[in-house]
Amino acid sequence: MTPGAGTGSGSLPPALREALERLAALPRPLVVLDFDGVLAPLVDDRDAARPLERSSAALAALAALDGDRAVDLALVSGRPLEPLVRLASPPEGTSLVGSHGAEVRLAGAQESSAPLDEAETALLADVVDRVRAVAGTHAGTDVETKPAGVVLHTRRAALDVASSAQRAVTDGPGRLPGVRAMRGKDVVELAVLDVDKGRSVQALRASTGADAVLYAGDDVTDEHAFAVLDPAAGDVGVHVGDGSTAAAHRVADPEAVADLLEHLLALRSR
Ligand SMILES: O=P(O)(O)OC[C@H]1O[C@H](O[C@H]2O[C@H](CO)[C@@H](O)[C@H](O)[C@H]2O)[C@H](O)[C@@H](O)[C@@H]1O
Repeated sequence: MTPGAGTGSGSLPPALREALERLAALPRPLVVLDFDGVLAPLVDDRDAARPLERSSAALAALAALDGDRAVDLALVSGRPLEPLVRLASPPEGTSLVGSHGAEVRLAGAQESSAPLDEAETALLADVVDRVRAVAGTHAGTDVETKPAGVVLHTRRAALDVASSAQRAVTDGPGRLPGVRAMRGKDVVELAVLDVDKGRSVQALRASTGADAVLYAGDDVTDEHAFAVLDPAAGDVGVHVGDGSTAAAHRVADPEAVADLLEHLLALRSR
């Protein structure tokens, strides 16, 4: 297969194609997508992550559907909103949730971010210092700061160094009262707010009045979102890649996500 060409809807498992047909037939479906590992292939340099062109084109076409064909779109990411918008370039009208739910910009509404109180601000500063200290003694690791959290990245570190660094963060600042530790793909994130993608999906469902939700995600943090889906009511959870999941469906990689979006577009356009 030509790289980037995809395999069309034939790459999608039959049960997923059937679930998409049911979703596309509903009056108001909501499509919620994770960014890294779903729209954008995972890369070493986090600032170089970009959505696949086919996925961006399909999203733009889905966003342009109107009247009784319209679809609500949302991105829900661990990324802060600013880099999410800069890297993903989502179509106008897409609802955006960043920092796992700490930052929210619903379509047609003002941005709302949960402000940190004084204690949370001090705690975050302390946690950032401690994570930076760990990174300073573990070659190949680096630190990403967020409005309500900090991430230790270990993708570029040797395996033993990566696991030692992750342990130092999880067992050190990760255990401070008020800190929430989340593991992801070659990352450990410490957040000072209690947010998760499941609550974000519920808020999006309520704000859009969706009949059913499609959610695609690849990481451990996406399991909170899969947990709030109800396949019996038409929701469709799609786990991207390997690993255990509560999602009812699975596809291999971001190329297959592009196939999925193109297939949904075709179903919704007929
Ligand atoms: O919720 P997501 O949109 O999937 O964001 C999750 C994290 O994505 C980023 O890290 C991941 O992608 C990087 C670029 O491909 C990769 O280098 C890293 O190993 C991955 O974990 C982002 O940097 C994090 O802040 C997000 O939480």
